[in-house]
Amino acid sequence: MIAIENLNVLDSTQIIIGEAIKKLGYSTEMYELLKEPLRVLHVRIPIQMDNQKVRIFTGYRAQHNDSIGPTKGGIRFHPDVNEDEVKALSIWMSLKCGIVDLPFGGGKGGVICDPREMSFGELERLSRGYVRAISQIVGPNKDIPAPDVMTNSQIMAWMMDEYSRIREFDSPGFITGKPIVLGGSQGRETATAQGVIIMIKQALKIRGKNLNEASVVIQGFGNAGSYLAQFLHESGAKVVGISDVYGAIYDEDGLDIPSLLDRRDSFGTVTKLFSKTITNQQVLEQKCDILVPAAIENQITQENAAKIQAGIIVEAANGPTTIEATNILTDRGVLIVPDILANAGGVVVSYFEWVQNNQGYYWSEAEIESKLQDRMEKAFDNVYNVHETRGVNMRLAAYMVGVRKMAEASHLRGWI
Ligand SMILES: NC(=O)C1=CN([C@@H]2O[C@H](COP(=O)(O)OP(=O)(O)OC[C@H]3O[C@@H](n4cnc5c(N)ncnc54)[C@H](O)[C@@H]3O)[C@@H](O)[C@H]2O)C=CC1
Ligand SMILES: O=C(O)CCC(=O)C(=O)O
Repeated sequence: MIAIENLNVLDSTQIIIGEAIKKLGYSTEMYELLKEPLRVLHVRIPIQMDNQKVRIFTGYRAQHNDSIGPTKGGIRFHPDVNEDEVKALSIWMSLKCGIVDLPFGGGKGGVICDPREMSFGELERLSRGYVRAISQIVGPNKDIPAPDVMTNSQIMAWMMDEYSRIREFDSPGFITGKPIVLGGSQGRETATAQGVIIMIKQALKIRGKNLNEASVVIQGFGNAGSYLAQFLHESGAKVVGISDVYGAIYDEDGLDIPSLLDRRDSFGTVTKLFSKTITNQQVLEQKCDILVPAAIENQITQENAAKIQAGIIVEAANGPTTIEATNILTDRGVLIVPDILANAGGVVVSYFEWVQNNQGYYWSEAEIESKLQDRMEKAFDNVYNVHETRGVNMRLAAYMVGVRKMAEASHLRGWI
């Protein structure tokens, strides 16, 4: 009988970090340092709802390791947010920043809530309340938040305004993913998807295939998934399946992406408009060349890994594939571009946004795109090279590349 899989993402992250640290020859003390964030703040945020009742929301901000520089990472508004998830997400941010060589450690935040059931006013009060609650541990040189699941540039704008009021000076560098007029960067809105498409092209090159011959299934149609669908469609690839939290649609002849993009709502939902849908699990198992999970964690598990038909998986989402599934897929010869490499385009352009805020001088979209492409291609080559030369799977290779600089910096600071 197959053992039931442990779906706790902090546990699985710690297992892989442990393996990476061992392979690189670091001590067990280094593992003890890096297996958990240095700091986790648990906050309770009282918010007056539109019905005049007060509701207390729970939130977190985790800061994994600041040996290289300030911590950096998004804020998630989602009903399933929990402390272990936020901790794991902060560790992934550290690894991601290591892979694309940014002067940051990892941070991540989350609030347990469902923005789909909240008014604009309630969301604004919650966003401001969260910033007040975490204001002592964040800042442009301490910990710099950004968008993640169900947060967006409007929420970043409210948060930046609240932080600037608390500090009594304009602080655009406190947060990234802002609207352009408030110091946002060209290309941040689309950066995660841009990075993913660069990774898809690298993976196809290894497999000797062209993008315009490829069929793609994307799970999730929000910021990452929908822009990716648009870019793939514009590049001549065939997007055959997409999904949102309510279900999925699939057509092996290709979906009408422009029409789906027109009809999606601000939470990345569109499938409710269709009478014939399949489930989110079914869409993963449909025929395609490339599968892009772009929604949430634990979507590809030991239950469905053997049924995946794609030959390449590029993880736009954080943590979509379990350790067991990674092993099954790797044994089957599926090329996995792991999350901490594949979706790093978002934090790369966030870094560019922070640099532009600090210098007060802004770059063009073409400059951002070319800088992003350079970093992502280099990162892919580094990870692929470790995968080949050390004979480890792509996920472990990415962890090894991601953890190295942070371990070195922690050592040189005299922490270990
Ligand atoms: N937005 C960004 O810049 C970055 C996002 N990511 C990751 O990409 C993934 C998606 O993030 P965004 O596109 O920003 O979020 P989003 O909130 O814009 O979109 C999320 C999408 O996933 C779907 N979804 C939500 N819960 C689901 C569930 N239980 N089952 C199936 N589908 C579900 C939603 O309907 C929506 O289509 C997340 O894992 C996030 O951490 C990673 C790097 C950067
Ligand atoms: O843009 C950023 O700083 C971080 C984005 C993020 O949360 C992620 O990469 O998971």
